[in-house]
Amino acid sequence: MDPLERYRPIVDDFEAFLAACRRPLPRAVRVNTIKATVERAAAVLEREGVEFERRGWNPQLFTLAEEGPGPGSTLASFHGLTYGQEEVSTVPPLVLDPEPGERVWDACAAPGGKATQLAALMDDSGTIIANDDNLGRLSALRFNAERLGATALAVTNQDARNYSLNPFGFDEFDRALVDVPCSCEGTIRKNPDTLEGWSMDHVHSVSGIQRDVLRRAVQATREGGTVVYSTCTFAPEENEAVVNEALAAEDCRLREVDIELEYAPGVTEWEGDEYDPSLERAARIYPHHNNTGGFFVAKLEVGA
Ligand SMILES: C[S@@+](CC[C@H](N)C(=O)[O-])C[C@H]1O[C@@H](n2cnc3c(N)ncnc32)[C@H](O)[C@@H]1O
Repeated sequence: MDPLERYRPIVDDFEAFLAACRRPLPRAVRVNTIKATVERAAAVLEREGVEFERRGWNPQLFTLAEEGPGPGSTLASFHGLTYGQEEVSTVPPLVLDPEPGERVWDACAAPGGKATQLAALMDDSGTIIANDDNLGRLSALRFNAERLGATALAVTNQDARNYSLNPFGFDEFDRALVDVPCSCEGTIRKNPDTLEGWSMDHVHSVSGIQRDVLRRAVQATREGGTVVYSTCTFAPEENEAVVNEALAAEDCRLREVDIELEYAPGVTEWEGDEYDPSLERAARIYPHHNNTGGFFVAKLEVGA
């Protein structure tokens, strides 16, 4: 059975959802505002003859025409004025909404699309600890940070489940981004093979890592600070169930996700399990809603 069939009971207009999942994903770039204004990046792309469209909900995003160079093959990309990033993957940093000068933990950061976006949102000031347990992927992150001129990033190579803050001389973060490894169902438009090898065993095993990383992030964030949890999958076992456990075990609560894209609320019941009713405040972004990939985003506030 197609694993996506599991979601027939919870996805609105399921046939439109399936049809959207089968269409190729529009290619997108984010303007790197550390190095260029939106107008300057647009002018450089136009001079190169690259056709693109602006996305109204996020002025820093352009979708590229189907024909023509890919997001990583333009001069604008080479010079770090733009970064090839799936449109929907720009949502979690926007929801985290960091301020310049803050201390931010990106728990699972490689290859660095969201970490460099955080740096841009913070005017490249403050400290962003970009952590990942995969050294090879961290090399890509370092390369991207250098190309984009993101100097506020400090890179660490730890298992986020038992992360130690001590090397940095501070005890807590103001904000944390928890963009965990997942079963990647929502990337099917970009990688049509992504569901090959899909199994419930994998969903359950990855959800164990997700739970531990999210709980560590809540513990490492100051009272009143914000944690954003995100995945690119539709599976409630990796989304609402993970956040539900953090809500039960840690001192935190859910806040509404505030973005201008259309989305469905998080589910509060799934295959006989019931979740905290506040999970309706999470966002399920489906491919048929905005012609994007799929994502899940939840925003938690730590403490009272
Ligand atoms: C969805 S990807 C992150 C994408 C990244 N946030 C970005 O925007 O470019 C998940 C990452 O989690 C990392 N990872 C998996 N298990 C981890 C763990 N226990 N601790 C830290 N990182 C982990 C993987 O190596 C992978 O790079």
